[in-house]
Amino acid sequence: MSLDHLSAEVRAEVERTRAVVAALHAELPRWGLVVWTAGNVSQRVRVPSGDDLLVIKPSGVTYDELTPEAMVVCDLEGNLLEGTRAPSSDTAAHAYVYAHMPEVGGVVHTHSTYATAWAARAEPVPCVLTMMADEFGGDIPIGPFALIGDDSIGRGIVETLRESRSPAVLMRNHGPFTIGTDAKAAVKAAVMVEEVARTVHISRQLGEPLPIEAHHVDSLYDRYQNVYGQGSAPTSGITPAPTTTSATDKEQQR
Ligand SMILES: O=C(CO)[C@@H](O)[C@H](O)COP(=O)(O)O
Repeated sequence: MSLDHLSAEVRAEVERTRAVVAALHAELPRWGLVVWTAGNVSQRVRVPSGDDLLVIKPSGVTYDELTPEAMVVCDLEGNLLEGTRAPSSDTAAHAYVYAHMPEVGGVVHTHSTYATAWAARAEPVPCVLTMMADEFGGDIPIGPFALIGDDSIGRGIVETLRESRSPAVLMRNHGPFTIGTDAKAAVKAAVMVEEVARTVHISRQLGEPLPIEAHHVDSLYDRYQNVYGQGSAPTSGITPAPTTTSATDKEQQR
């Protein structure tokens, strides 16, 4: 397969995305989110026909080798379209997310230590920090156990995140998957999920962390997502689905 049938504009966008995704892979070891080759970043390439593509790293290649040319290009069924090496083993999961969440433009997976420790216990990280309310809009949820290789992980991610404002899900016994409007936003969510998982873990060593009232969670989330920064901060930017139950709604239902 090749991308020859695509327009020059789309092929140029693929080249630009290769550079973005390669550079963002270097952020994973820089922020201490991965060991060896254990994590991956992808970004969607929108194609006018609707047959979008994704750019992701090849499987099992060390981070210092991940140049733009080393990236591979797949369709949203996970088929390799361009590249000489096997795509990341999590490609099917990334592809499923793009296929079922059109608003998502970037996906990241790591096995970062503290977030994965919560995933191993299948315990959501409770929203006890303003930083969590800002970025995640509530607890960081747990997704189901799923084996690698087919779309089970992708289904678990989508089912879990559709019920939440969080751009991060901790897949049970596995680790965090994060989403964003682009790969940079998803990398930011991966950095934040590890940070808050670590802080809440440490806090629990000291005693029981105090929850934040639901209306304060809503207020913090709204400010951070819509007002914070210079207007282009890489918040997740994902608009929650209408079915999402806000923290205030949940509080009122009690
Ligand atoms: O969980 C797994 C494999 O068990 C993966 O997340 C790897 O840790 C990274 O795989 P590649 O992206 O290098 O295929």
